[in-house]
Amino acid sequence: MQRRMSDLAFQDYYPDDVSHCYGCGRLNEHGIQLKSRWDGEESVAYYTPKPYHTAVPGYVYGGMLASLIDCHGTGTAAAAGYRAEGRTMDSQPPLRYVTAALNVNYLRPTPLGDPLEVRGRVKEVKGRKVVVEAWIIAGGEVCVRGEVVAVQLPEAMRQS
Ligand SMILES: CCCCCCCC/C=C\CCCCCCCC(=O)SCCNC(=O)CCNC(=O)[C@H](O)C(C)(C)COP(=O)(O)OP(=O)(O)OC[C@H]1O[C@@H](n2cnc3c(N)ncnc32)[C@H](O)[C@@H]1OP(=O)(O)O
Repeated sequence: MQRRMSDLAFQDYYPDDVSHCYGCGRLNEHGIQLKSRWDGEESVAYYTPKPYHTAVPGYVYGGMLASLIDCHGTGTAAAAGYRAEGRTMDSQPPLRYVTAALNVNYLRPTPLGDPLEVRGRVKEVKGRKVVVEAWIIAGGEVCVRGEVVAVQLPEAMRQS
């Protein structure tokens, strides 16, 4: 069955040659393959860490949580960049964002085994920069809060 465009996640619009990111690349078979979408004014993604994403038994490794904040943040930044220009993510010219800064605060241990809800909200879109706040919810509690500064690659560094 053919998928409707509206079913696509932000990361599904990344072209093949930039779809190998460990966090969000749909072509990285060892990666998270995070899928972020708008949910009203917020964005949302879901991921259930594997048993080996362990910090101490029963709790999720902080680096994995940082990856979720990172890739949900950069995906949301890309979507926000297109939205600010009033166009769809498959339109030209492409906007390619990378992480310039990543801040992560671990508020309480994140239980391993529960599906995690990763949410984001755009704080600022200014020139080539987008600032996204993001947080992770497990079992109804916010366990992690973070912020991503995503910057659009200068033209000279773009691959596609
Ligand atoms: C790794 C290479 C990628 C190759 C190309 C791939 C295409 C990707 C496309 C789609 C695929 C999706 C992939 C998602 C990626 C997932 C997340 C990652 O793991 S990314 C890897 C980790 N990140 C890096 O390796 C960035 C390394 N850093 C840089 O390349 C540069 O520093 C860069 C492009 C981020 C900024 O360099 P400037 O020379 O363009 O920066 P200036 O023009 O000075 O700043 C522009 C604005 O950004 C702010 N800014 C820059 N750096 C900042 C920082 N560290 N903190 C806060 N703000 C910062 C500045 O203050 C300025 O803002 P004001 O206009 O003044 O408001």
